[in-house]
Amino acid sequence: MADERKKLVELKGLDITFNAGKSNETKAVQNASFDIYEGETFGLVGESGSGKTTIGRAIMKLYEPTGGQILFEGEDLAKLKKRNKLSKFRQAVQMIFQDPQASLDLRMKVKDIVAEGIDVNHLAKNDADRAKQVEDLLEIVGLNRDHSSRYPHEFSGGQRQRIGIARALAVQPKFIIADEPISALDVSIQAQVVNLMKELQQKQGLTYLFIAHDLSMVKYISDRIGVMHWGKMVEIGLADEVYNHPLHDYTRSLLSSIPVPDPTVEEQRVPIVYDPTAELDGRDRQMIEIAPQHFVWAAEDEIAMYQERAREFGLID
Ligand SMILES: Nc1ncnc2c1ncn2[C@@H]1O[C@H](COP(=O)(O)OP(=O)(O)OP(=O)(O)O)[C@@H](O)[C@H]1O
Repeated sequence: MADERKKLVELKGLDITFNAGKSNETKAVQNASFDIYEGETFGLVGESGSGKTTIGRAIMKLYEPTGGQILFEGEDLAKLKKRNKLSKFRQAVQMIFQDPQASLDLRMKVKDIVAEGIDVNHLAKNDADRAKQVEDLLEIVGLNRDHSSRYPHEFSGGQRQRIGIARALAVQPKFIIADEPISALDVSIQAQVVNLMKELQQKQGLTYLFIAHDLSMVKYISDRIGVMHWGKMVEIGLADEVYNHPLHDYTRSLLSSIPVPDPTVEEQRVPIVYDPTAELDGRDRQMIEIAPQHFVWAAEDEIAMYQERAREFGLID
């Protein structure tokens, strides 16, 4: 059955190479293809340097693709050149960063930080309207209206991330790229910020790309998950399915490295070691749909092995 959900973002064979042709050439993203549907959260996981941030920044149109395409609402970003279209795009796509301390200008008052996008896009009728919009936004993210005249250093890490979220929401975006938005926060605060993001998504119909290295947190917020390794997508599927029934060895190794709180289970946990050199055998690999909506980066003669795994998990007959 054809998937009838609307695709907001489409990556089609995206390549991003830095310093092409030089001795320090880095193929940060290689042949990545996936769609992000309107209203969903797509979680992107992988270890440091796997290319997650590069994908996020490419979707923000901060990097030009070396190869392939990125479509936003069906339009090729590379062809988006007219000023009014570009500014509409820049409004529609916002980013939330890992370290709220580093991403907020500490010399600016909260109201001016939050209103940055309002000012750039001329979204306030006058000063009073601007102040009201800022206060409403602070309330929406769970802060106090009269926090607007304070400075970022007067807030905790979790509150600063809420300021970052208010700043992103100020321009009424459709799509938010959250790059490790909770990694710098205390564990006790992480769930609060994730819950706020979920609540905002429901109320405002937002679509998220949620980037993280911690698969267990990504699983909680995501509808679907893409796993990256060395610039390549190796597995894509529904969040629960990728988490509970990983098919690719790299995903299995990521999951088996997460400690289990139950000491008896933890004692028996055998971490799976992934041998990345297996990928360097020169064989042609593609994303193959092994089970419905569950794709694995596989060579022709590996398909049967993945199908067998999927069968053992009860994903296919
Ligand atoms: N502007 C750049 N110029 C050159 N190389 C870059 C640039 N940005 C990223 N890279 C390289 O591209 C690769 C992918 O980096 P990227 O930041 O996308 O990974 P990541 O998965 O987001 O890692 P992290 O979790 O550490 O942010 C890395 O080898 C990185 O060093």
